[in-house]
Amino acid sequence: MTQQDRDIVITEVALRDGSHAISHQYTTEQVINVTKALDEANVPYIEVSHGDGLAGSSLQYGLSLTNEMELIEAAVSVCKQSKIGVLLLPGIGTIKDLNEAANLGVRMARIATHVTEADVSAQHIARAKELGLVTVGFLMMSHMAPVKTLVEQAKLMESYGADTVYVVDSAGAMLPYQVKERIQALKQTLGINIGFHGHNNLSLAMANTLAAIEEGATWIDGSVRCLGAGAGNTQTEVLVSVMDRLKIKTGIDVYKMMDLAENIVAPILNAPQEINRDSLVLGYAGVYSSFLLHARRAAQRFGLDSRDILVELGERKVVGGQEDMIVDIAAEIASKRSKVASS
Ligand SMILES: C[C@H](O)CC(=O)C(=O)O
Ligand SMILES: [Mn+2]
Repeated sequence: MTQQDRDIVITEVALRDGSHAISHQYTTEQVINVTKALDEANVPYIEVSHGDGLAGSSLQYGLSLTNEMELIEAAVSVCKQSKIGVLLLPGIGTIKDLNEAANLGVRMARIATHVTEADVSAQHIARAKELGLVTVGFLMMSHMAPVKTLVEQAKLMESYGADTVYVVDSAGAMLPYQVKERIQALKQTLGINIGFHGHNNLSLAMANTLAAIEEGATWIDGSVRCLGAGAGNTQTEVLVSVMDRLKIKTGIDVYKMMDLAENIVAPILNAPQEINRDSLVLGYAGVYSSFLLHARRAAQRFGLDSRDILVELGERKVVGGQEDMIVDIAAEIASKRSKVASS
């Protein structure tokens, strides 16, 4: 099946975004089993990296159980038709990491920046193009910028050579009308593909994805069994089912996706992916979904309610990469409270 036989191109992100939800503890065996099944289901792109992208394994973001290059190599080795992609956040990952991933047979690079910082992606996008990779610009926390700014930043990524630019609802905070106005504006201005990546914290990932597709987005992310940060992403097997009902061709075998979700991915989860009070607050307060487990750990350490930390993170407009602020804020809240208690 060629790309022309698909109306939308789905990238499966459970082996990257889902890494946040399992504290980056993927084993090579899990990655092989999931990748093989995704390949058999004919998923076009599968993203494999640390949750925070290449070289994310660190005390700040969370140490990976397995070196991501080993996971990438294993995933590439079992693909007959799917292509493996990687995520790279400039400053966390470097050109060297991109080169290494490309040498292992990766076919797509997604270069992610905060929605107002696209200019830091220029050399990574240029290098990905030189390496012959499908190259994607990934504008995180898209809800934080007005439409005009988002368009300007997306244009920068297009000018650097990106084949596709994504609206990324990292916080799962966007409402369908906001998705629509953003995709509409990008469609009117850019000459490249538009993508959408949602999170389900407000139970709107599917509605937002449909809104994006209605406005012309053709590159869409999903995570099987919702295995992504926060409450997870648009659930891939559900997305494929909905697309089948709408007669929008994904090229993906829906029964194979359902079986993979049930038999291979569900056992990987520590707990079912659901919207609980913490993940709901991510969407409600507009907080980066990857902060969830960090905030829970900080809450436990300082004897706080994690929602108080998350709300404060949202008020201070803390963005991806500023994970150190989570502990700072928790310590500050705890210290203020102990002062009040002892006065
Ligand atoms: C590094 C983040 O997890 C990227 C992402 O998937 C998002 O912003 O959402
Ligand atoms: Mn995400």
